[in-house]
Amino acid sequence: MSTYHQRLSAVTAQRGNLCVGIDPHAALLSAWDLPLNADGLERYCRIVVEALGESVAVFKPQAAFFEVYGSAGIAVLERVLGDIAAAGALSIVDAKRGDIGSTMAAYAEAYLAPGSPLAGDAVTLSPYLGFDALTPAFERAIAFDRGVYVLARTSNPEGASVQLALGREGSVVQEIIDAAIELNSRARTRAIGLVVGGTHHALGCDLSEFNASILVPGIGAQGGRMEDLSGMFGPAHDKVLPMVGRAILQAGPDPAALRAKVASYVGV
Ligand SMILES: O=C(O)c1cc(=O)[nH]c(=O)n1[C@@H]1O[C@H](COP(=O)(O)O)[C@@H](O)[C@H]1O
Repeated sequence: MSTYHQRLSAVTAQRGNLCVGIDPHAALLSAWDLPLNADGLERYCRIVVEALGESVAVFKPQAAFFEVYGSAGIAVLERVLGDIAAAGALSIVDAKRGDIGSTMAAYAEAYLAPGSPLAGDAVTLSPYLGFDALTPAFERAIAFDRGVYVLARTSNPEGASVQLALGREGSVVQEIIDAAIELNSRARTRAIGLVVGGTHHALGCDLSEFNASILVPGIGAQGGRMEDLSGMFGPAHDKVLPMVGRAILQAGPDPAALRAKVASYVGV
C-alpha cells in the first residue's frame, strides 16, 4: 500500500486541495429536516458523501457528533468511513486522542490498525500529555501507512494560553513543531502532520522547516479565509490542507448546492 502522504498527494492533485469536515451538528440535521437520532445522522452523512465523495479529496468526520448517539452513532461513523473509502476519498477521523502508555496504544489500535472498524486514513491527536506520549500512534501510523495530525496551534482563541506559553526551549507550540520535524526526518516518513488553525493574523510559530501535511481548520465559519493562507503560511503553504466544515455543509442538503459551495473553495 502507498503511504498516507503519497495517497494525499495523489488525491489532492486529482481533486483539488480541500478537506470537508463532516460535523453533523443537531442544528444542521434539523435544518435538513432530519430526525435527531442515529438514523438522521446516517442519512445526513450519506447525503454529504453521495454529493461530494467522488469530487472532494479528503473528509474529516468529527467523532463527537457520532458519539452523541452512543453505540448506534459509532456504528454510523464506521459505515461513513467505509463510504468515504469506497468513493475514492481519504478520511481523517477527528478524535483528538491523547493519553499515555497502554491506553494510548489502544487508541492507536482503534484508529490506525488495519481491519479496525474505526480506522481512517489518518487521525487527529492531542500532544498536551507530552509529544512523546503519542509514540504508540506514531509507530502504528508509520507501520500501517496511515497518518496522524498533531494539534499544534489550534484555531480557537483559548489555545494561545497553552500553545504560546514558554516551554523549555521556546514556545510550547514550537517544541511540538520541532519534535514532529525531527521525528519525520529520523523515521524517513511524512506520516506525522500538524493541525494549525487558519484563523490567526500571526501564527506565532515557525513552520518553514516542516516536512509533512498541515491540516488547517477554521476556514469559513470561524473567520479564516482561503485567500489569506499563502501569506499566513509562507514557505509552508505547499503543505497546507485547508479544512472547511459548516460553511460548506450549510449549503445542503441539495447536492448541487453542496458541490457549488465546494467549488468556491477549491483552487482559491
Ligand atoms: O482538529 C481539528 O479539526 C480542529 C482543530 C482546530 O484547531 N480547530 C477546529 O475547529 N478543529 C475542528 O474543525 C471543525 C470545525 O469546522 P468548521 O465548522 O469549519 O468551523 C470541528 O470538527 C473542530 O473540532
